[in-house]
Amino acid sequence: MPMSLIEHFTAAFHLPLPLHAAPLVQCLTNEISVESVANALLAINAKPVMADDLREITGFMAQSDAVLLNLGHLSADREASIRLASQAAQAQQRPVVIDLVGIGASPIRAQLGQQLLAEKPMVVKGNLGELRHLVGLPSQARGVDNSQADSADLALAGLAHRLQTFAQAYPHTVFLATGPTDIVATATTAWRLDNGVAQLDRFTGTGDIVGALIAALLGSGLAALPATVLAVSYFNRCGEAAALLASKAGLATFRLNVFDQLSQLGQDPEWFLAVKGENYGS
Ligand SMILES: Nc1ncnc2c1ncn2[C@@H]1O[C@H](COP(=O)(O)OP(=O)(O)O)[C@@H](O)[C@H]1O
Ligand SMILES: Cc1ncsc1CCOP(=O)(O)O
Ligand SMILES: [Mg+2]
Repeated sequence: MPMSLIEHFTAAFHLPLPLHAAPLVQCLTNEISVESVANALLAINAKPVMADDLREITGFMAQSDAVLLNLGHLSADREASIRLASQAAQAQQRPVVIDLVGIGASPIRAQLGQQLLAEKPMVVKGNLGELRHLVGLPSQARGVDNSQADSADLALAGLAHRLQTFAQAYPHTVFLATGPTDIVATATTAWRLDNGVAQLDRFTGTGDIVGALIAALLGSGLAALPATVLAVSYFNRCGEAAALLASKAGLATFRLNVFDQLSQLGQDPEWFLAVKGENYGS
């Protein structure tokens, strides 16, 4: 009988949240969600620093425990900073999370994302549409959001398989595709994760926040696969708890409840018992 998701990642699910040791996460991210990303990191007791000036990259890198490189709002200067941060992180052996925001809608982002892969990031993420683009699968996604068609079971299985094949060339990297169901894949395994609520697709920055949470967990010393599974599962369970609290309220209230839950849900020692998912091999 194959191990369940909770059994397989039990050590990660028992990691105290909010974190005891406050990892410093250097974030080169987009202006649309930068404040949400910073506050989500603080909510789990990580320490964000949003520093993307070319002259500061290596100095902050030396002080950081992990790095988030988010392609959501590029400029020539931002691209230069992201490239330098990726090289500096590799040189200083800092864990890196790349968020491939909008690569399906922009050849500039797609090319940059592809080139960043060569510097051995620990985690490369995006939504289903963005990761489908990365591995050469068609998608009806528009802009930076998912399309419904990409989350059908057959499409999910196809993406999981293609990501595992793609990952053969990147054995150091975990790939995460988010959506109504999430796919986590490496060169040797693939999992589907089935938590969360539809409202998580209704306020901007939720994928950006997941990328930051992964970086914080990497900075706490967790390996890439458990860090990715834990970050997505915890965030989505926060979304579920927030939806229960705001069943009649609007999206602004739901969003605030998600942030409340980020700092509170981990105090329930059994928060992870409702985590759902399975291995694609099983
Ligand atoms: N319809 C949905 N049902 C449940 N969870 C969702 C849904 N849409 C997104 N999520 C969750 O919200 C987070 C952000 O995912 P997504 O919206 O795909 O990223 P992005 O904001 O980058 O497009 C992920 O943890 C994902 O599992
Ligand atoms: C709307 C938008 N435009 C460029 S970045 C961004 C935010 C994207 O955040 P997420 O990928 O978490 O939805
Ligand atoms: Mg995104």
